[in-house]
Amino acid sequence: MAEVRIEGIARDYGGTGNPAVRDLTLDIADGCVVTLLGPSGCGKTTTLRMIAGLERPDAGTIRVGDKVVASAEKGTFVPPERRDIGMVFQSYALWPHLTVLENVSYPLRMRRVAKSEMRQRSMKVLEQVGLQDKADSYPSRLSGGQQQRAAIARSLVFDPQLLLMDEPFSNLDARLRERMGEDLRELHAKVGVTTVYVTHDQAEAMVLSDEVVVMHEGRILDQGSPQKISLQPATATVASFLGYNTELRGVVDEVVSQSEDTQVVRASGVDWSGCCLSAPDLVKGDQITLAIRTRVLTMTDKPDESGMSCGWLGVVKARRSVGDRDRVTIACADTTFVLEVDTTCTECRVGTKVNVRAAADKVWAVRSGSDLDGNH
Ligand SMILES: Nc1ncnc2c1ncn2[C@@H]1O[C@H](COP(=O)(O)OP(=O)(O)OP(=O)(O)O)[C@@H](O)[C@H]1O
Repeated sequence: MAEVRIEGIARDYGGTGNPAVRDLTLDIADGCVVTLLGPSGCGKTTTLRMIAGLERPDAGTIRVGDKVVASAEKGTFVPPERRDIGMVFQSYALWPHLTVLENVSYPLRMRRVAKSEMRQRSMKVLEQVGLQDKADSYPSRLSGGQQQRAAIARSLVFDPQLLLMDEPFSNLDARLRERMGEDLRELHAKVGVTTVYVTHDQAEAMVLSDEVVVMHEGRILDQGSPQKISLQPATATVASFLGYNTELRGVVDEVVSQSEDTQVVRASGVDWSGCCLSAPDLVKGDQITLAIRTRVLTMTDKPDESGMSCGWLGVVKARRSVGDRDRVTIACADTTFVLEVDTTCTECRVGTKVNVRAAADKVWAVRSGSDLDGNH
């Protein structure tokens, strides 16, 4: 196992001036699962390939444990086969003419490990991924999930100091993907290998990771525990990628209360005022973008007695049945919210004026324009 330290790496394929990865700095603690999360093309795979040694950084340094494996400035470059790194990709890449056991043993054979030890270590790791019964089967006899387990076993059999995984479950159906994610977490608890995982699927990232790193256009925009990333995204781009509504803008009128990593502020916008919501370290006059998860909103006629909520007056624009619930589209201030309601909801008729509200601790605001800060 090893920690990984990445300092200021960049990669510009073909020197276009529009790098796939730019000035990226990241520390990965020993024994952690860190996920690079972001939309297609944001530079996740390029980052992983640079750690693996499949791509040379144009700038910066990568350390695995206490060894510098790449330094553009010093001209250091350790080839992949000498980095002691296990890799699992989307395609299972098993040899079709070898049995599962032979596939899994392959890295040990390359390292000239004695036959009896090779078998014992391969069987142990096959057991860890739950494939001991398939040792003598050929890959074509295995399901997609089983093939990927065999690929994971092969990547772990030589006790690598680091495991890299690039969308390993994206060829599997959604249900199986979820189970594989949970199984991987369990496997990690047994094996403990430092793991860097790449995905564009936020649910997968949240289940698997000790830490999530959100990338956008080759940079890191946010970094933290799954809980921190989901509840307190650092920028509007991160919030929008995570499925928040980020269309309402406003300004901080007053800081109401403060605690360690969050505060409650009163804010207003063009068509709304007096909203209390949670925010990071902001002061009066700061421009903000609201990050709202529609599921925290409710419709209500009652006045807000606590004064500690935020809400907007809206009009029901559309209503549509989605099985046992109805979906209503409500135009509020500068945005529309789509809420799911009970089919019996009487105030949800098209044209009705409604109040949409959430408690102050359920709505998060970020400083407008914070995406321009880039890596932080
Ligand atoms: N070998 C290459 N040559 C030229 N450009 C490349 C190469 N590989 C990736 N790119 C470009 O670099 C950018 C980042 O790609 P990368 O594959 O790292 O992103 P990603 O976040 O992993 O995306 P995806 O989830 O689609 O794999 C993209 O614009 C891509 O087109």
